[in-house]
Amino acid sequence: MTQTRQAIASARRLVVKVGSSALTTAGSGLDVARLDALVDAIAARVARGTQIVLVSSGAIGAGLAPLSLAKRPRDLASQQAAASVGQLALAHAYAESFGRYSLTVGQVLLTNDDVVRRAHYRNAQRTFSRLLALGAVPVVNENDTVATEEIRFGDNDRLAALVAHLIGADALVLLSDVDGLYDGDPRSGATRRIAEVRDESDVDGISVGMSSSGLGTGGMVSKLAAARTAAAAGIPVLLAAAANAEGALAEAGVGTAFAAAGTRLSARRFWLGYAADASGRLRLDDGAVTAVARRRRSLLAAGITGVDGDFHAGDVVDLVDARDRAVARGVVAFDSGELPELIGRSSHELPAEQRREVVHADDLVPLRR
Ligand SMILES: Nc1ncnc2c1ncn2[C@@H]1O[C@H](COP(=O)(O)OP(=O)(O)O)[C@@H](O)[C@H]1O
Ligand SMILES: N[C@@H](CCC(=O)OP(=O)(O)O)C(=O)O
Repeated sequence: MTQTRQAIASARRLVVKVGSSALTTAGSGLDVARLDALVDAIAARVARGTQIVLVSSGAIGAGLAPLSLAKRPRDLASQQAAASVGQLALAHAYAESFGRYSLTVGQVLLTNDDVVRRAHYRNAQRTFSRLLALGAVPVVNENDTVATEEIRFGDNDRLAALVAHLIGADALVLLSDVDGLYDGDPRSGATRRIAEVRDESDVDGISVGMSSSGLGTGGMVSKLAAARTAAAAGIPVLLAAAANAEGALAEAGVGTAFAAAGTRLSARRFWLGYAADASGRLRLDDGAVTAVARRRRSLLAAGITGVDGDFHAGDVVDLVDARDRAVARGVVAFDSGELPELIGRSSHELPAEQRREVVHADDLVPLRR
């Protein structure tokens, strides 16, 4: 057994995330038998002394049948209506199911702001910590009924990774309808499961696709992003089938295990790189990409080829390469309106008052890709 799997199997504090496709079916809504099997596995782990926070999707899926909706609606208002009905069904089912083990559940519905804004973050931290101290199992979902398009997480894999950091979890377990990460979309023929992801080279070149069930939102793309986020926070991740929650939670011997990054980011740098919302983007030439992403240098105006968005000095921006891939994030030192006349120019060509880094190295976090 690898060190990563051992760390997951022996974690004292664990976030378990279960996806819509593992709990709901398009026609008939919430599948209580599958939910009970998941709860059996979680209760067994709690009985071993592990504190568990469950991040559960499935509100929208569970709300479809009661509202006579044949499939997941596309518009936000109908999704919110379905989530409103489905979240109640979901909470009720968890309370009943954990009740079989005399375990109490607490519902925590979060919006993006609760995790991204620092003051709200501490508030959420206190709630989780008290629920766990009192022996309850927090059941988390996005507060879909109030979240608008602009402020949504939209994907619970990311929410689970941020909650794992927030509660200081020792590991994150993502349970889905697929039993791990494959080297290509498993629907497209012969593909092989990747058992261990030690670093980025293990996932280089693999093709990841979207959800197959039409119920989940992010597909494998969002699971990989969540695994990177958790890894940056020093948290190992297991991706496994919800149908085998028992195997995943008891021994961590199944699925795909993602090793945590060697060096854990400080809370501020984690927030900057992975939690904060970006207000704009700076496009970088190849030299600047190497300087900021590999050499950890400050970003100078000379290496910027374009500016997108409307932002102020002090805001967080994405730094993207020529192919539009985010390579780093940082706090920008200029307003977006000031930058167009500075970019592409060397420092000695700039007026003295503007001769400073556009993003200082101390305010910049290279992203794991
Ligand atoms: N490389 C890949 N490895 C595994 N699954 C993949 C891959 N590419 C795409 N997928 C799809 O991603 C789906 C899981 O995502 P999703 O349905 O959003 O899950 P959940 O509802 O659990 O969040 C799988 O059922 C699978 O069809
Ligand atoms: N908050 C939404 C789920 C969003 C989501 O990320 O779904 P999934 O990809 O199934 O984990 C719901 O409860 O329906």
